[in-house]
Formats: sequence, C-alpha cells, structure tokens
Amino acid sequence: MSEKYNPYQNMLDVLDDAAMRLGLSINDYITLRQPERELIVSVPVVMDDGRTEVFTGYRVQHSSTRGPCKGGIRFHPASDLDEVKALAAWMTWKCAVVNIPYGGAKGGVRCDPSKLSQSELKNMTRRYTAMILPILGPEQDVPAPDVNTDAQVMAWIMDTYSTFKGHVVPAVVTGKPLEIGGSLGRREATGRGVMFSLLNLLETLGLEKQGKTVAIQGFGNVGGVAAQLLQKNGFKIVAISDASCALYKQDGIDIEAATRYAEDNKRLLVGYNEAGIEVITNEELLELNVDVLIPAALENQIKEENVNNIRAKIIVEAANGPTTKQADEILEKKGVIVVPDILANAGGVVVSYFEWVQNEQSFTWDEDYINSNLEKIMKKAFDEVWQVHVDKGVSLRLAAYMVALERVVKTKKLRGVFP
Ligand SMILES: NC(=O)C1=CN([C@@H]2O[C@H](COP(=O)(O)OP(=O)(O)OC[C@H]3O[C@@H](n4cnc5c(N)ncnc54)[C@H](O)[C@@H]3O)[C@@H](O)[C@H]2O)C=CC1
Ligand SMILES: O=C(O)CCC(=O)C(=O)O
Repeated sequence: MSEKYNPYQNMLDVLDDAAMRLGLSINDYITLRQPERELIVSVPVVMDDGRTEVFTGYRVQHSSTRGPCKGGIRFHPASDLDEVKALAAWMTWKCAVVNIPYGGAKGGVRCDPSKLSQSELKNMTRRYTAMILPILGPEQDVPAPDVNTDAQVMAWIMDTYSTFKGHVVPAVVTGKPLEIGGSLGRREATGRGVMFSLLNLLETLGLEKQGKTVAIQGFGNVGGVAAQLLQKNGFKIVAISDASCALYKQDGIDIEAATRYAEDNKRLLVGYNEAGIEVITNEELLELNVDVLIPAALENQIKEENVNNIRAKIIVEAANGPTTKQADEILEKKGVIVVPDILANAGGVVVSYFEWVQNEQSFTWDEDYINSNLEKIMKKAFDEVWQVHVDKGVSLRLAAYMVALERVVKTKKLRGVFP
C-alpha cells in the first residue's frame, strides 16, 4: 500500500475534520483513532501439488462500543494491515450512520483466489477461521462477504466455527446460503442500497431518474447487482467494468445479457460483445461524461492524478474508500456531489443485521419485509446526513462522519468510558 494513498490515514484525516467540526476535544475520540484489536495470523495450506503455502490473514476490530463488531472478509493479493484497519473503521462509521447496533471490524487474507483451486480455497478459509476463532462469535464479531468472498465462503466459516463449538451457530456469520440460515435479499442488499441512495439524492435535488446515464466500475456482488437494479429502474447503464476489461455503449448496455455472460465466464466480462459496444480502459470509464459514476471495485480509484478529468456530476461510492481525501476536496470545489461509502453502501450491513436478528430468533422474514425495511433505514440515514450537510455547510462525507462520530462518542460517554 503506497504511503501517499494509505486508506487508514485517509480515514483519520476525515475523522479529525469531523471531530473538529463537532467541537470534540481529542480526549473525546482519541480511542477511536486506533482499533481496539488487531490480529495477524499465519494461514498454512497444503496445496494440491503437496507444497505447503503460508498465507497472512488479518482480523481487525475497530470498535465494539455500539455492539458486536461487524464487517466483511476480503481475499485479495493487496490486502494488508492498513487496508483492513481502514475497512474496519469505516464499518464502525457505517453501522452508526444507519443506526444499527454494531461496532466495526474487517478481515482479509493476502492471497490471489483466482490461482486457488476450490479445495485450496476451502482449506484456506477453514484455517483462517480457526486462527481468528477466539475473537469471533455472534455477540463478539460477525464476519460477512467482501471482495472475492461469497455465500459459499461464509458457509465454510459457519461450519468451522460450529465444529469448534460443538453445535450449530448460524449467527456467527452473515451472507450465508439461504439453506443454512442466510437471509432473503442479502445477496442483492448492497447494490439495492446503492440504488436507494441514488434515488434519495435525486428526489432531494428534485431531479428525474429516467434516462440518467450511469458508469459503474466493478461488476461483482455490488456493482453487478446495482447495474441490474438501476437498469430496471429506468437508468441507462452506458459503461461497466471489472478487473478484466471495461465496456462502453452510448445507448446503454444490456445488463441482463452481460450478467449471464459473466456468470458463465468465471465472473469476468472479458470477451462480452453486443452491437455497438466498445472496449475502453478502466481509467477511461472513470472519466466518462455521464450523469452518475459508481465506483464499485477497490480503494483509491479517484485520486489527484485523475480527479480533474472526472466529468460525472454525481458520484455514488459503492466501494469502500474509492476517493482519496485530496481528490474529495477537489470534487467538492468542482461542485460534484459525492454520496460517501459509509452511507451509500450500507445496505449490505443493514440486511446482514436483519439476517443476524433472524438467526438469533430462529425465525425468517419475507423478502418484501426485508426490502421495505432496508429502504426505510436508507432513507432515514440519507435525510439525517443531508440535514447536517445543509445545516453545517459541509460535504455529504463530512456530514455522514459527523452523524456517526456523534453517535459513537455519545454511546462511549453513556457507558462511562471517558473521564
Ligand atoms: N459485498 C458487500 O456486501 C459489500 C461490499 N462493499 C465494497 O464494494 C466493493 C466491491 O465489493 P464486492 O462487489 O463485494 O466484491 P466482488 O469480489 O464481488 O467484486 C469486485 C469487482 O471489482 C472488480 N475489480 C477488481 N479490481 C478491479 C480494478 N482494478 N478495476 C476494475 N474492477 C476491478 C472485480 O473484477 C469484480 O467485478 C468493495 O470496495 C467492497 O469493500 C461494500 C459494502 C458491502
Ligand atoms: O454485511 C456486513 O456485515 C458487512 C459488509 C461489508 O463488509 C461492508 O459493508 O463493507
């Protein structure tokens, strides 16, 4: 991770700014400037060819002030401690913005999952789970999917944890398959929440959604689902991309066809074709002249080097940390509206919360109930952040941090953590 774009420093810079604008003293929030717990583990795996490879895994618990720590697990070659620390802190702020009773955590294993067989992936997941098991639990820390992890990986985590405990514990993880206690709507929840965030913004600004052009970077769980739902809702998706390629079509891409193609092609878009489609680069996608840009891949995509070329008027951050602090300030000066990650992509953790509640009650909810409650929570959070944005004259990102930080600090004070 380059020092210039260290995501943890990025998080701290915004946090300090939010604290200053709330009139907090350093004593009020100093404990939130560093995680409560950082665990680094070795994950030995016997590979299919008989070699033993040792991967490095992380689980960081940033805060348990408002409830059990909550956050996804990422398998990625660039995963490192600072990235996981930043992702864990963003979970604390995200859960506080949408006002669900969780703290924040995140996990990662530094590996390239595309180079692992299914049995290597399963063995690595099981060993990683065993190594972080002492700090997991439904009341302690509850993982979920993130980049390159999915319902199957969550099922292996649930099984490993349950085997150690001697009884089945569905609530130790969310984003599981339905058959073992997963929730209806969780797979689509982050993308659906991104759509609600955009709709809430357009409604607040009095703008029409019909025909608005959208470019989406990342076509996985979040970007792929957001593309499908937005197209069904009248938006024109003119560009999509993933790690293999980026595609542009002025009249709008057929997202259903592209999704089917990616499902049959190891979840990659490379080679997808339809009349009028052009291959572009991921860099070009970010700079397209569209109404809405949705980064839904990794951190630090919009930075000093390209921020002045960004032409979208609205950015909805589906990814965590896609914009650096410096780039964010330039976007604000240019009048670009950025719906920040901790608000825009909170739909996933909200439905994870619903899954956890269902598991704890051994009861299941129907999908309409889940989606309508998600919509209500996203709208309330958006309105609260918008109000601070207007009242204090700050960006939506600072407003979201201010809402979140105020809630976490208040909880700390009520619990008597501060002098
Ligand atoms: N899965 C979830 O519920 C949530 C995920 N997020 C965030 O959303 C983002 C995406 O996560 P998922 O969709 O779950 O992961 P995923 O693994 O399902 O999909 C990631 C997508 O990004 C693409 N990608 C990777 N590197 C890229 C690059 N350099 N340029 C362009 N595309 C690239 C991949 O090919 C893939 O299409 C991450 O920032 C994650 O932390 C945020 C909230 C919840
Ligand atoms: O669903 C969850 O618990 C967390 C998802 C996640 O990792 C995120 O929101 O970044």
